[in-house]
Amino acid sequence: MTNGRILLVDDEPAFRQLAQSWLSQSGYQVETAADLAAARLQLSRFDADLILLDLSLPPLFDPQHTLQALAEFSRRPVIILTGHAERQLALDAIALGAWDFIAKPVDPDLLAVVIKRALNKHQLDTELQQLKQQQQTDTGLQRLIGVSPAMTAMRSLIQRIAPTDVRVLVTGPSGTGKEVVSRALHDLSRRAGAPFVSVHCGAIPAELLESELFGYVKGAFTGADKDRPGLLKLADNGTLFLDEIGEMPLPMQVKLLRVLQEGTYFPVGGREQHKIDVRLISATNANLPQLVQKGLFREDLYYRIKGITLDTVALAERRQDIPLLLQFFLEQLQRQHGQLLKLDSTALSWFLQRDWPGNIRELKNTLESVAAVAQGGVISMADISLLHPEAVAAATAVPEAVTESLLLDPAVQQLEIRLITRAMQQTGGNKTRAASLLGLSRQGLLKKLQRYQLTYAQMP
Ligand SMILES: Nc1ncnc2c1ncn2[C@@H]1O[C@H](COP(=O)(O)OP(=O)(O)OP(=O)(O)O)[C@@H](O)[C@H]1O
Repeated sequence: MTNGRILLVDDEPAFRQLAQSWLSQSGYQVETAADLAAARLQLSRFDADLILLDLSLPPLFDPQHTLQALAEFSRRPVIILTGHAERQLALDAIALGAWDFIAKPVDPDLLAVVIKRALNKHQLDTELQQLKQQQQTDTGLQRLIGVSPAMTAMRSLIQRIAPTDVRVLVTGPSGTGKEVVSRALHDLSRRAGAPFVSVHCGAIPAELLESELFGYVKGAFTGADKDRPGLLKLADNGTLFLDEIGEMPLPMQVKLLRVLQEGTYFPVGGREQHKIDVRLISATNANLPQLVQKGLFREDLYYRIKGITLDTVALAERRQDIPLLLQFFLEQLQRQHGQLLKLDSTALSWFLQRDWPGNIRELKNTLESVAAVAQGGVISMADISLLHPEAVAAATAVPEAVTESLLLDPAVQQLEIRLITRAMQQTGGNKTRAASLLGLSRQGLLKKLQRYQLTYAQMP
């Protein structure tokens, strides 16, 4: 096994030979090149982890010329080899992205230390990058658990709508995942790098909502001792999520309407008009048309925010998602508690048979509370009945084989969705390459994309 691949670019044959021999003895795989053209050729077939680069190279022997080429190489660490007279140049090289420089004549021990540090740091950077990427993909669709037809259709709609700037209204009973859906829309949009700002319209007192949203200027009211930007400003270029929009007071609805029509607003007490570029996603568990009829919600605002409506469905209407959700939340709890956690078969059957009027939020909270009282990593009916005394009579055990098969099928489907999503994202939507990453035939991948109604635009 090699400690890493190094490309040495230097015009002196004797130095190339010597350095190659030192580095090979330290376990590196080394290729050499005498000038920039040869270096480019080497890199097309030898994927170096690090480059050692002399600045004075034929045919021009012009260090500035070599410096200009640095950007091409700096995806990997570049260590500059210099004569003493070139110190300033070496510093310029660092400013241009080189990792370090070493003066000639080169001390083999120093060279070894510098190379090792550079490679370690480079590896950490790469791993960090991968983790960030992974986290990004994990924040979108993959947090949306469920393989019921309702969830499959929702996932497919989210993928289609997310890249557009269309306004979305998410409706559905409390705790059914309206915020999770809204976040997925944001994560998959071109605004994903900008903030997702969530405002609970019912939780902020009416008289504060305007200054919270629009901000205020110094002197706008007692206590306003300096300018303060509002949540709208924080959401600029990103997504503004107005949760429970049905609870927004009527005077505020008028002001929001103006923002949506004109893309501008005035901070409280301010005369300067501010421009804003946000995508609006609203959510409600109220029946907005009914509120419009009762005069509690402005009809013009309703049509402005409506755009496309997505309905989240009560958990009782998609019971096949319960095992998966349980598994997902158990894994989260396991990570928090640092110990394995499982439901015994009677406890699992109790969870599967309940109606969950509070939907996913209730399921999650219940699981969390019984996990907190359970001992030894197994949640049993005894734990559940401590918190839900009515539970014992209702519980019936399901044979282990049945509970396992109940869990297995949806879990496999969810895993497939996850892996396919990741492969499609990694390959920029190229189905042939994604299929090969997944070890599937192209046809096999197409079938699965269709089955889960997953759509991905091919990137240019
Ligand atoms: N499909 C899902 N996959 C995983 N977790 C979910 C899903 N849907 C909801 N949850 C979880 O359930 C809880 C409630 O979800 P969320 O807050 O999105 O519901 P909501 O419909 O917006 O509720 P409310 O109307 O009360 O604001 C959250 O902890 C959320 O992470």
